[in-house]
Amino acid sequence: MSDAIKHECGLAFIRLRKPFSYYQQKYGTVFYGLNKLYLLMEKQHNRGQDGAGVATVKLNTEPGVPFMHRIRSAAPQAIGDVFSKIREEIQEIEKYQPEITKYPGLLKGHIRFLGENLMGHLRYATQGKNNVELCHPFVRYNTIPARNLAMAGNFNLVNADELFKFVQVNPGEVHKNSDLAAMLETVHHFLAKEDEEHRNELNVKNILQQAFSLFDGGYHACGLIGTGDAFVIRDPNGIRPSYYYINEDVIVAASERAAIRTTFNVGENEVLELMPGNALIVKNNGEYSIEQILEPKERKACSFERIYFSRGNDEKIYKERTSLGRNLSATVLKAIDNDLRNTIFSFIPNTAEVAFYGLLKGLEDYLNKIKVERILSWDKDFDEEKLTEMVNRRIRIDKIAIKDVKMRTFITEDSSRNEMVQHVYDITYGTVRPGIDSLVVIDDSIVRGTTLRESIIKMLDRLGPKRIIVVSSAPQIRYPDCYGIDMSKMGDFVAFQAAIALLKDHGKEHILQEAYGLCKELQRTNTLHAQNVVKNVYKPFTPEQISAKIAEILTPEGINANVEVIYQSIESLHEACPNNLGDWYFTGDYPTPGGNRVVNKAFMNFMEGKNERGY
Ligand SMILES: NC(=O)CC[C@H](N)C(=O)O
Repeated sequence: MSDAIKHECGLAFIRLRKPFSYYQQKYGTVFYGLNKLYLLMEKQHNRGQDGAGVATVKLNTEPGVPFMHRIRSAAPQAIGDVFSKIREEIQEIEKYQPEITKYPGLLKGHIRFLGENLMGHLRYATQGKNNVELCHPFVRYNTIPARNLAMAGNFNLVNADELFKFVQVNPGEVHKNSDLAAMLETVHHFLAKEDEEHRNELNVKNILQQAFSLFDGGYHACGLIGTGDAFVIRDPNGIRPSYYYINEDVIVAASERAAIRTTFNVGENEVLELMPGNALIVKNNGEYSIEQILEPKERKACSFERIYFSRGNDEKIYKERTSLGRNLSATVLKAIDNDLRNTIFSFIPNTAEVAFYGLLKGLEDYLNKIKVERILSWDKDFDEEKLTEMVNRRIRIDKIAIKDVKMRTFITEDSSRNEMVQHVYDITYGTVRPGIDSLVVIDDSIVRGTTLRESIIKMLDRLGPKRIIVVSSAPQIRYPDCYGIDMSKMGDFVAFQAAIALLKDHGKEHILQEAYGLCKELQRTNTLHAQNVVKNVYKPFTPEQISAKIAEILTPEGINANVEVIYQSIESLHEACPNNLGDWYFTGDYPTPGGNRVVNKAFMNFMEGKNERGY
């Protein structure tokens, strides 16, 4: 990934089903749950770089004893920071009472985070700032246990304002731009109502049905209630990923299957997917059920999870990323006129690496086919040398681009900035034959293209290739996301910039004004959700025309190589990732009504010169 595309949030939930003494005996530690939570979070470290947080709830505490605790950090190593604070607390107690670890019951009374229900979160903001106040979990404390609620999630809601109005809560300055605050308040609203009506008999399903039917967005959320009940829930389109695993000791949920597999050392099929619209509800007595909360809608699981966000060590994701690369091989071969002798293949570190292996496999298949054809065509007319030469033909691969550490802090004056920015990447010298070789580099997606233009392409050009072909394993990103990825400004998309440039070239700029006028009209009649007006901006052009313009935009001044860009087609994306057909950022087809509103709003912001998110 060359662009700093914003990462997703990650969620982790663990419910200990046995008393602490059990874990002490079986696993040799009373901190089994906290250790596993730490691992489950670290194994999802690829998600959420803004901060981390943990909340725990203790079961069966005496009245008056605090049972819900929360800790958060926005430090650079946030997970480590959170857990080192928890560890310090434990060490402090051990210092004065070295024997205490032998008495799990006592420990539970002394250590705040030693709860049976544990929730962890990694945040990358899609709303509000990225400060610690907005890190998850959020908590609502109350003297009545049933009205204590902690929540966290990987999600984005586009109707937070309406939710605040609905529950009649004034969120205040810190929370007014927080969809988590809106989510928490709404769930709390129905929780309090339920507590009023059915004290001691909380019906969690009922609460979730009332609250979540009001949410417009994509979500994978988790809640811990003061009674010891807990839930994990997924949106009806299955936009955000959600997995769970249950054995006799624990109930676990997380954003990624591989994280659960590694943390608990279990097989692929032991970890299950929480289906769209469903919730995993765990009662305070340890019983659990999977409940359908909302009617599932058309499955639109986010394809970006497969292309980029989730870790590639998941067995299915690895295969899918390989297919994404392989699917591109035919187009790439065509672009280089099958001239494998004079082409070097490489990838942008680090996430495009798996797609690169797939591309390579596709190229090898082609090369092997050619070898067989040639050898057969010789009939018997060959000697060892001729055959050896043929068999030894290979795809030329090299590690060309190297990612350097961030060096922004050092850069001060504007004049040297550009010079310095290009050094975000480095290159391997002596790989390319100047003026002879073409260079093909695969990246997983291109959002703004700034890093490609400012750094990578400039650097690659120093090697003297004839052509630089950038291959994107994702299709053109044309529209904002509003379900958990922080990418919601039209002007940020190089594909959108290309469409505008093409409109200018073709004297069709009036289309922009017309689209803006239409948005204004829809806004006036309160129907911004009815259609995606931005599709009109792309409509006059083929994807190839847009790609060619993007290549032009990505070409920095003063370089010698000819730059081209090849994108995955939407059809081959779907073929490679058949279970994740959510593709609104590529197609503009949003699965929820709020989507069209967001894209139209983002477009109006662009036209009005406002640099703000579209939701
Ligand atoms: N990436 C996410 O899931 C973000 C969660 C939530 N919308 C926030 O900004 O805190």
